[in-house]
Order: sequence, then structure tokens, then C-alpha cells
Amino acid sequence: MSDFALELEDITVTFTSAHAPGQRYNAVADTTLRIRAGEFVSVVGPTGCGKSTLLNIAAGLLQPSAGAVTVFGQPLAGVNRRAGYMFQSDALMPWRSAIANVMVGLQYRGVPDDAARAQAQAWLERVGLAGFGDRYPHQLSGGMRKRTALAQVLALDPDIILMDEPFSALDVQTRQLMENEVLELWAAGGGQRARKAVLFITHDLDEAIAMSDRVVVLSAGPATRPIGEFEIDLPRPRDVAEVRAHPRFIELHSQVWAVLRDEVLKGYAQQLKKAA
Ligand SMILES: Nc1ncnc2c1ncn2[C@@H]1O[C@H](COP(=O)(O)OP(=O)(O)OP(=O)(O)O)[C@@H](O)[C@H]1O
Repeated sequence: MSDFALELEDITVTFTSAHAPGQRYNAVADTTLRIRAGEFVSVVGPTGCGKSTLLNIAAGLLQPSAGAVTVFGQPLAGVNRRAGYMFQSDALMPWRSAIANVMVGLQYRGVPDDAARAQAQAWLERVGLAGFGDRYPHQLSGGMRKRTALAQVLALDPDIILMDEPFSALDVQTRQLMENEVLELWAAGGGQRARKAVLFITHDLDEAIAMSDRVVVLSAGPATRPIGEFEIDLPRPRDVAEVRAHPRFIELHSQVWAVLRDEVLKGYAQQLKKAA
């Protein structure tokens, strides 16, 4: 079996320009990104550079214009069924209670209702929402909705978790609590099974370093590609707030920032140009 949970090889993604339909736009160019089974990898890059596009490729929601995607050694065809996703915005169904939201994926897989309810309840407990199963999304705080979404993903026991800035809408304290919880759940693995591979998209360098085994830096678009890769050799378990004071964290931060800084400035200038 392949050592890699996910391999994106020589990926190029070409879009038709939204402003000028005749024009083609290379969002991502010749990008190779491999994630080992059980590895936590963050991808950082300036705004609009193509991070979500890469995640959508990994999820099988978008076909690359060139290149190949391999999941545990098998070419990916259609949606990536070994992966669970957590996006920036809530994907909870407002008309379903928290437990019913966690149950839905299990039911869709054919798990009988009673078993699905028991598994969903166990996951709600693991994410700290034991007594909140009957609440509807609008009755939950932002952090609780994120916990529900996390339970929803983990209940399906995916081998790969794809996260696209999942905590960016949360206040700093809630965000750090959630980051620590994700790390704990990830470190504990999926019950009998091995640790999950995580592809985590963020524009927050501190978050990327605090959480990951490896940080990949993307260039500003167009034709985004990886321009730096850093092994994060900080000890685990980590507390995302405390680890920021670690001398090695500070050292890694300045090394990654040295690569990222110019790209952020380029990305920012491009956003201004687009808005003009
Ligand atoms: N379906 C599409 N059609 C045309 N252009 C697209 C499409 N999806 C994304 N793009 C363009 O591709 C580029 C990369 O977008 P993407 O959303 O992947 O960037 P990002 O790094 O995730 O952005 P952000 O940091 O703002 O979340 C952007 O210029 C975007 O406008």
C-alpha cells in the first residue's frame, strides 16, 4: 500500500476568467503536494492564491485541467470518498437538530437510525456537546456549530480530513480551544484505526505552524505553486497558545514568513487591482 494518503501530482487548474469570458486564467500551475497517512499538513498562501482550489481538487469536487490525484495509491475518480470536509462556512442543515445533523451522513451510508443516533451521540460527547443534541443550529454558538460540524465529519471516520479555514469566523479564544480539540482528536486517531491525514488550508501562519507536521507555502496567483516547505519539528502534544512562545516556533515563524511575506504583498496588490 502507498505511504501516501493523498498525492496531487503536477496539478494545473485553468479557469475561464469571470471578467472576460474569452480569457483563460491559470489558478494553479504544476503543483505537486503529497500527504502521508496520518500526517497533518497545512497549506498557507496569500488571499485568492488558489488554496481552496487545491482543496477542491483533493476532494474530487473539481477536476484538474492537467495532472493526477491519487488516494492511497488509487487514482481518484469522482468525489473522494476516503475524505471528510470542513469548510469555512457552516454546512449544518438549519432544520435539523445537532444530533440529526451528525446522524445524516451515517444514515446516508445505510446505518440504521438507532445505531446512527448512538454513534452521533458518542461523537457529540467527544466534542463536548453531550447535552446539546436536541438544539438547532441557530440555538448554538459559532464554536458549538463548529464542534457539531467536526462531529459530523469524524462520525464518518474518514482516512483524510480536508479543512478549509474552518475556524476563521471564530473569536480568538474559541478558535484556540477548537484548534487544541482538533489536535487532541487527531492525535487520538479514529478509535481502532490509525491517525487521519489532514490537509488544512489557512492564511494564518501561526495556526499553520502550531498545528502541523509540515507547512507548505504557495506563491501569489496567477499560476500558484508551492515555493517553500517546512517540517515543523515542535514537540507534541502541543497547546496552540503556549507553543507560540517556544523558541523553535519563533525561529520557524521567521523562516516561513521570509518566504511568505513577498507573496502576501503581491496577493494584496492583486486584490486591490481587481477591486479597482
Ligand atoms: N470556478 C471558478 N471560476 C473562475 N475563477 C475561479 C473559480 N474558482 C476560483 N477562481 C479563481 O481562482 C483563484 C484562486 O481562488 P481560491 O478560492 O482557490 O483562492 P484562495 O487562496 O482559497 O482564496 P482565499 O484566501 O480568499 O480563501 C482566484 O483568483 C479565484 O477568483
